[in-house]
Amino acid sequence: MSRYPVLTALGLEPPAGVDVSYEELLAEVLEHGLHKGDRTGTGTRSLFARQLRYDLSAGFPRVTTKFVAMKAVKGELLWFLQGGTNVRWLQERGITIWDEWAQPDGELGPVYGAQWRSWPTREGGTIDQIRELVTTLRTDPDSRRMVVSAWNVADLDRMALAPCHAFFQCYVVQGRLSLQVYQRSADLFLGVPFNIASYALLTHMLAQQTGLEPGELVWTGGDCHVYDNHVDQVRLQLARVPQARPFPTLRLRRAEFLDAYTMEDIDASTGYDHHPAIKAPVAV
Ligand SMILES: Nc1nc(=O)c2c([nH]1)NC[C@@H]1CN(c3ccc(C(=O)N[C@@H](CCC(=O)O)C(=O)O)cc3)CN21
Ligand SMILES: O=c1ccn([C@H]2C[C@H](O)[C@@H](COP(=O)(O)O)O2)c(=O)[nH]1
Repeated sequence: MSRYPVLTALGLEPPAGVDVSYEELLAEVLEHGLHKGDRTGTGTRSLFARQLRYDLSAGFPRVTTKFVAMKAVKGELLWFLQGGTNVRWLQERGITIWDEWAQPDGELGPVYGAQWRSWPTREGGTIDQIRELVTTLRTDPDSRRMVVSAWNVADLDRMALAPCHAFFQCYVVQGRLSLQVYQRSADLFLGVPFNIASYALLTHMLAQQTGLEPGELVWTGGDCHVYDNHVDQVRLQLARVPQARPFPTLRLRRAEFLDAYTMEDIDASTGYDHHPAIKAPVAV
């Protein structure tokens, strides 16, 4: 059987050696997803529990069937890693992807950055999950407890949006660092290309900080949906699969710690041979 059965059934065969597993999932949800209402009132086609896997030594998974705005991906990840929860920092860098959810003062509440770097304890202190993760990767890489969670149940009602990529785990074997992320809710057209690139970049950074080689990125999605007002855009993107191109490579300049990387340290443009951007409205 083809590696891409849904695309194949649609007559959309990719060139040999080109990874279109993301596009296969888009096609599967478009063709076989069930109609489901959602919080935003937009309406979706949806399937539950799917997985994508990327060998990070084979290229950087920046989708090529449309332009993926790496500036926003980089900025958002650096903002998380620095503990940011206010959109002003992003806006100062020309990134607007979180604007719709912010308070007038720019605040989003205790979202990813707060939970990753300063998860509140019962005693009034905080836990730096990222610092602890790097320490464990260096000192006890066989550990099966290398988990970072943004899903702080007690804080959910103070967050502008409950975490979508709620939880990730690292795994080391034979000097290679792999990472699996659990995304409970996945906007396949707008959010997921960002999320895949973001966690691929995080895996590369963690590997660089700990002297490991990047292994595999495993993306696990819960409610995997295509919004009803993204269907035309998805059809346009899938029509490009027969001309899909290989992934680019990442260049990453080393920084002192995960929160010290700058935008200029990260470049995923080498060999990024992509199709044009496709605009779509974001469901708020
Ligand atoms: N419905 C929904 N989908 C999401 O993906 C999402 C949310 N809400 N809420 C929180 C964040 C914000 N995210 C977003 C928001 C907007 C874009 C977006 O509009 N992307 C455009 C261009 C972005 C740019 O150039 O800066 C794209 O074409 O990818 C992407 C991710 C991801 N998340
Ligand atoms: O990084 C992200 C953040 C958000 N999303 C999407 C997934 C859903 O379409 C919405 C969130 O709505 P909920 O009702 O809270 O599930 O945002 C994403 O794909 N990636």
